Amino acid sequence: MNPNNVWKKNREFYIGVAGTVLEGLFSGSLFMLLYSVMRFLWDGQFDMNRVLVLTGVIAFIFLLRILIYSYGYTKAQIGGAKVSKNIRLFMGDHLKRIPLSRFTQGQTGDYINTITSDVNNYEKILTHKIGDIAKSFALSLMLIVFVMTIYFPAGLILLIADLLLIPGLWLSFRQVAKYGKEKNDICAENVSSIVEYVSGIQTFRAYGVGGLKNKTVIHAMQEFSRISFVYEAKVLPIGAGFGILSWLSCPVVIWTAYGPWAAGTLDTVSYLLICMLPLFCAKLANSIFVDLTSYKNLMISKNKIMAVMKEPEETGSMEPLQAASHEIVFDHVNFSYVPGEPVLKQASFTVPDQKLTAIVGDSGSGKSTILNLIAKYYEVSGGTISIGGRPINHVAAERVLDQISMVDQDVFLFDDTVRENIRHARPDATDAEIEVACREANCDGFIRKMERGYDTPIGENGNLLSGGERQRLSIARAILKNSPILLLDEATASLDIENELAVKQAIANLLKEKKTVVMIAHTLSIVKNADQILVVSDGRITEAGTHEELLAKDGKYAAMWNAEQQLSA
Ligand SMILES: Nc1ncnc2c1ncn2[C@@H]1O[C@H](COP(=O)(O)OP(=O)(O)OP(=O)(O)O)[C@@H](O)[C@H]1O
Repeated sequence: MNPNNVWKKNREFYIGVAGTVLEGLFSGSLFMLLYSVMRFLWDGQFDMNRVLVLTGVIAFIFLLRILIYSYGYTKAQIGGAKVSKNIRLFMGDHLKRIPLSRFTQGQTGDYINTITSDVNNYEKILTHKIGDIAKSFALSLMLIVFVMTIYFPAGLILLIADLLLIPGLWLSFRQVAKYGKEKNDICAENVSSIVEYVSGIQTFRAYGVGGLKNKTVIHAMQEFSRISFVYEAKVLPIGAGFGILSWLSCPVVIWTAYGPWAAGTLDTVSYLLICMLPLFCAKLANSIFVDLTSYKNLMISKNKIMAVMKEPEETGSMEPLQAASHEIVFDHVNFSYVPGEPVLKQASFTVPDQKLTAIVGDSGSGKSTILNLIAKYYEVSGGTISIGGRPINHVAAERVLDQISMVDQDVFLFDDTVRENIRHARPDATDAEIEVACREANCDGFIRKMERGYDTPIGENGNLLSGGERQRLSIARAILKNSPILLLDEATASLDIENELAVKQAIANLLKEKKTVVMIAHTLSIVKNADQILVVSDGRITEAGTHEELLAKDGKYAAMWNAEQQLSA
């Protein structure tokens, strides 16, 4: 979808605005009615017939206003909701293509805030603000012209009072641009800290830092209330100043029109009315001031949405990655998450097609980073990664991931049934295929023991399951996907013996099929039979070979092996 089309206002929106304006003009016409009543009264021509006609007209206008208002309001809501739906759909699609590195640079809160609160704000502009502003402007203009037809100088004073909106809004817009933007940024930080707090609630509680003791959340909240106060404190005096000046139009009109009334050139009824109308006009001008200031503030949200929409997407061909083999080659690959802090340094190695390559090394040496780069979660900073001889920097991440199944330590599960969670790996899989994959992954047993078997909901991020069960579901997904490349972060260390055995058996079943496997091993006994073992040390591949070759080398791998043997002895 073209981003420009996303903002396109629809028919419902225009009907909504037209309805609001029309309803406003009908409410203004009551002043004209009042004027003629006063005139009839003054001239002694007010009788029962006129009372009946008048009440009939008032009732009719009232009914018309209600009908127009309800119709316009409903249309505006529908129109606004349609636009915000399009924006959200576009953003959802766009976020899918934004490089993952952006999500790790503290942007998550910003994205959540933009897709929820900023889009809501923009919807508010469409459903309320534009209509209200147009209505107030149209009504003001109508009343000013009406007053001008009665006594021109009085209308001119009201017009000048309205023109004071220009400097008033200029001043308030400057403050909104400065503090409104800061307020919106702090709001995004607030969202980040709240998301972190809610997702980590278990850990926070375990360490007694929940509730009031969570400094990050408290700080974010305090910052938000501070900026909200500053924002109001900066904008309010300008609004108050404008309010005083616009209300001054009332005595000025009364004084100005007094002369002609005293001289008899302005009749009493007209004088009375033009003494009353400035009150209403000043109220309208103040509404315009408040609404336009809040419109400007809400437009910050539109700018934020546009900024996210403009964020560059991952490049690369969407053509399927058709490779004869699935040999993976790292050729002098450099990579850093944070500029200036290299994680992989000139890493070069080959993962042979349909063979098992294990990666071992110290914690933080860059093992998971290698898997992340093969899956194209991140772009390399230098060098090339190729699959089957094809450099993946020219291939879209989605197409690379088509070739890959990943089983890692952080299993993400959706708040859905067991069956649908597994089906994510291959949406067109039949129920029977899902069950076969689960049997292979050693999870059929525990699934069938659940209350509704495969149709049991597993809660948000699968929190109704144990760590080992989650791991096995993720292995079932990999088996179901049956892709030619398998990336595996072996993580059985935190599991109890029973779960560890079940997961190891599931992994063994997963490895039965001939695939190109890259496996991070935290215990060396599991990699003994690998076709190749890579030792990573401080972002470099320092050793490569089979178990026997590396033992013969008597280097880091041999030292790690000996240490593990002593521990298990
Ligand atoms: N998203 C990230 N942003 C910034 N730095 C990161 C990120 N992920 C990892 N790092 C850093 O990159 C380095 C390598 O991390 P990586 O996860 O690849 O190590 P590892 O060898 O897999 O460690 P472990 O065995 O403990 O899982 C570490 O210093 C880590 O702090």
